[in-house]
Amino acid sequence: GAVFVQHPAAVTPFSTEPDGKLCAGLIPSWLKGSVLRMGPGLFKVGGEPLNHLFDGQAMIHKFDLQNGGVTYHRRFIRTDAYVRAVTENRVVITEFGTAAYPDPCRNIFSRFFTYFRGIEVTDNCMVNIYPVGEDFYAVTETNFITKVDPDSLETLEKVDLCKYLSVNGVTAHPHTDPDGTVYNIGNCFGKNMSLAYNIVKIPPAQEGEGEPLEKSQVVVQLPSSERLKPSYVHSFGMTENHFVFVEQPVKINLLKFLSAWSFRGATYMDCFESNQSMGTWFHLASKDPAGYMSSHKFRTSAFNIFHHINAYEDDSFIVVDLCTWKGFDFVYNYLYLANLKQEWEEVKKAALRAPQPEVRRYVLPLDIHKEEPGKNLVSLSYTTATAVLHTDGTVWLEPEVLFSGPRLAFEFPQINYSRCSGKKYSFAYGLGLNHFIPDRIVKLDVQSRESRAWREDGCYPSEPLFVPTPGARDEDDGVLLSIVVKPGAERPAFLLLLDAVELTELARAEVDAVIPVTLHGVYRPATSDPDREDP
Ligand SMILES: CCCCCCCCCCCCCCCC(=O)OC/C=C(C)/C=C/C=C(C)/C=C/C1=C(C)CCCC1(C)C
Ligand SMILES: [Fe+2]
Repeated sequence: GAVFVQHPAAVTPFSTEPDGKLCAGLIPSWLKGSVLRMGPGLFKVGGEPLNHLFDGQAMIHKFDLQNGGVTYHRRFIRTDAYVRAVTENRVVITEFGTAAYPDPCRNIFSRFFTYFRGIEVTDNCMVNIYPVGEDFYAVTETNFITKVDPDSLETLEKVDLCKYLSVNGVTAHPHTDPDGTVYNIGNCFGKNMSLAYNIVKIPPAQEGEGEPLEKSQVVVQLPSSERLKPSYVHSFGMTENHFVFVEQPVKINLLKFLSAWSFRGATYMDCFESNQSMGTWFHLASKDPAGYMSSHKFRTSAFNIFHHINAYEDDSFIVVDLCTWKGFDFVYNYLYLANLKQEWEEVKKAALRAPQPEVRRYVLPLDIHKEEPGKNLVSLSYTTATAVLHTDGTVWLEPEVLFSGPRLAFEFPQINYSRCSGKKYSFAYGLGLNHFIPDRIVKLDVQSRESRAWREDGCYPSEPLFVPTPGARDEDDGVLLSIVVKPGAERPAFLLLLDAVELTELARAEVDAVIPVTLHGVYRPATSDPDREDP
């Protein structure tokens, strides 16, 4: 039967201040809209647990804010991966770290032919949700994206990007121009196994022009550092005039990928490996279709990169702020559920072995030709990041550290996107991961390097979404919205509203339901459209 949970969320008129006193909570009257978030929601199929944090079946969560009230709705997305798992009571489509379970009704020969037919790529869109024109898509990182109704949360359509674009998948973190143009990046395994990272562009919706996706095209092709081994890409940077792609030493071994699927028990996780010698490469390309692709070889030491915070141009430099994890060992190796669910002492031990997090600023000079080798080319007054031209023609980058704490990550970053994306900015907001456990919301001033945090005992927040106050003058004039889980509490989860200036609590809307982890999402302002049904 249908799994549709609708929880009226009681808005508690209380919030706890640091001194423990209770005070009235207040949801700003201008805050009318929905928080839409994605995450894994089903962690067991056919009695068997799923292995990895990214394996659970996609669940969409919605908090509607209106007239000071809040309601919570959620639903499983009817992906092929979900529908087939619940109908056949087994994992039918291999997930990130859990292999499909063989069909017990087939004999060994028909099983062989099933595998031989090829790869059945997952459509488990549990990572993010974003708008394209008027539509909303729930996504993972494969070629399948799923159109959903952001009001009813119904699943509308499975879309195969390969029908429109030459890509094997795209990231769950597109960029959007103010006119609605959407950009994204993905791996492309071309003919003869030639490899590239393709940057794609989806034009804004235009009346009578049909689906924006039908008009999408590849605008830039960036080469891969290694044949048969593209790097894993989770996000990219975009300034006013440039794309920034960071090629990390975490590689997808395509031969493993193509052969792994003929072996029982193989997963996407088995296709990754680390390149221990390449370090990390930065690529720059112009957004202008007639523009250039920088031929400079920007290099630095090895790190994992999942999330770009922001990138911008200043003078003749590109400033790139990143959430990094030092070293080439793949961070996803540490995100198996069995490890994350261990006792705290064990979780801590595992985090000691894993790459260490650091927020870093890299600065790439655009004018390089006339400079002498050995000299720092970065002349921006406010950063200690350096770029030095070596005699072999490479430009070696050293970062400035913007935030660092022992096993404390500033991750799942957000900014005042509509105002600051691609521009010089001051504030980043993020989820604080303490030995991989999300236990605080952090605001980072990337200019002063100061940070402050919201924390509460027994509370585990998620990525904080920034919503600006209408007509705001200051960059941080707005609120942060985060789903917080509080295991064991009478109401075990709440939507938290923080003042983005001070990171103080404005209000919380508690729900009497256990809410599983969510990864990414968007705030969708209410439209004045009279046809839009009120929740
Ligand atoms: C919010 C609570 C977090 C709890 C702890 C988290 C700690 C995390 C620290 C690391 C930083 C965070 C990174 C998060 C990234 C994320 O959300 O990742 C989800 C990514 C997924 C599900 C990727 C799926 C990719 C697939 C299925 C790719 C498939 C492919 C290949 C591997 C090669 C061939 C092409 C193809 C089919 C696209
Ligand atoms: Fe992400």
